[in-house]
Amino acid sequence: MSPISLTRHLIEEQHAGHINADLRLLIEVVARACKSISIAVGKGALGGVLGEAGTGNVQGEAQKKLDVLSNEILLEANAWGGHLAGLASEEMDHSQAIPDAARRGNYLLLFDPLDGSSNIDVNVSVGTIFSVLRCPEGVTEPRDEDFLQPGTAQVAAGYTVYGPSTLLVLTTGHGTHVFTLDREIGSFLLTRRDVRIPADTQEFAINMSNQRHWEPATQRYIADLLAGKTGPRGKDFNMRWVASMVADVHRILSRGGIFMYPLDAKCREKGGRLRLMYEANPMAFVVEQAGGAASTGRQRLLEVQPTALHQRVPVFLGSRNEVAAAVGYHADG
Ligand SMILES: O=P(O)(O)OC[C@H]1O[C@](O)(COP(=O)(O)O)[C@@H](O)[C@@H]1O
Ligand SMILES: [Mg+2]
Ligand SMILES: [Mg+2]
Repeated sequence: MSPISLTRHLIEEQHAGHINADLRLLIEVVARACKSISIAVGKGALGGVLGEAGTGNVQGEAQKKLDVLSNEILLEANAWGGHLAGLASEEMDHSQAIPDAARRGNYLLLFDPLDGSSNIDVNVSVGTIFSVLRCPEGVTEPRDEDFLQPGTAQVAAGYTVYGPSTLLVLTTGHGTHVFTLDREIGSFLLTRRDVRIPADTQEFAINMSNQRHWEPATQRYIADLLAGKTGPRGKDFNMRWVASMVADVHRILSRGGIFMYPLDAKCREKGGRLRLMYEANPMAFVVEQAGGAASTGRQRLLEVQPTALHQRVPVFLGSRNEVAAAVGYHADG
């Protein structure tokens, strides 16, 4: 049997009543833009795309050339698609309404055009993260506040990984599915349907260099993991940290694990390290749809009511029993 393309999968989702034609076409546009980003990333030094852009984004972070280029590719592809009312990006201070009012659709798109920027220049996997919301009823020209919907309101979300192969991971609220880019024919093909994350794990992902800055609850939890077989958890744990959320989450989707970016003294004032609207929420949706869990340590991530477009949150996600264990340490402290 020939492999199922993303296009065919989306048509099946439409026939099943999971998505409408507009959302199907919107996802196709995002996937097409990601193919272009994948090509740009793949050229590396030969494409002249490595290194600093010499600019900064609203979060005060230095932008890489590929951050800027990926943002432009996604903007350009989506501005004229006809399915969106507006879009917002990690790399833009404010959201943008689609310029031509006649071409505005009913959805809002948020994205992290290139996640894991610090890894670009060392040839380690990076990716794109995206989240789709409905434009609130009656809003014709969406502004930042129209994007401030909790993660439970997402109608689709996903990410790509530009690694040894280019993958697209997608959910529309009916399971999480993985597509691999066939570079020769230029199509994403379904390679794993309905991924399930194992409920238990012996692998965790955290930036250990922040240890001294963590809250006491995080210190206790990680100390218990490190204590291994003879400690309170009664088993040995392995550790991995790619420092590209897309790659770390994809490993967890593939073989289980817990990914954490908790509050620490360095990011406490900002509310956390990772961004709620275009990093944490889409990943939480993907992970929940694969049977995993996602929390801030105190609350289900998808239920956080956003108050700002670039809001940050603490993140604990992955194998559901391990996330529950981590939350157990944080819930009352
Ligand atoms: O550099 P640190 O502290 O390890 O943080 C790594 C985290 O930062 C991020 O790179 C942030 O994403 P951006 O590259 O999109 O800013 C995540 O992908 C990753 O999990
Ligand atoms: Mg990111
Ligand atoms: Mg980014």
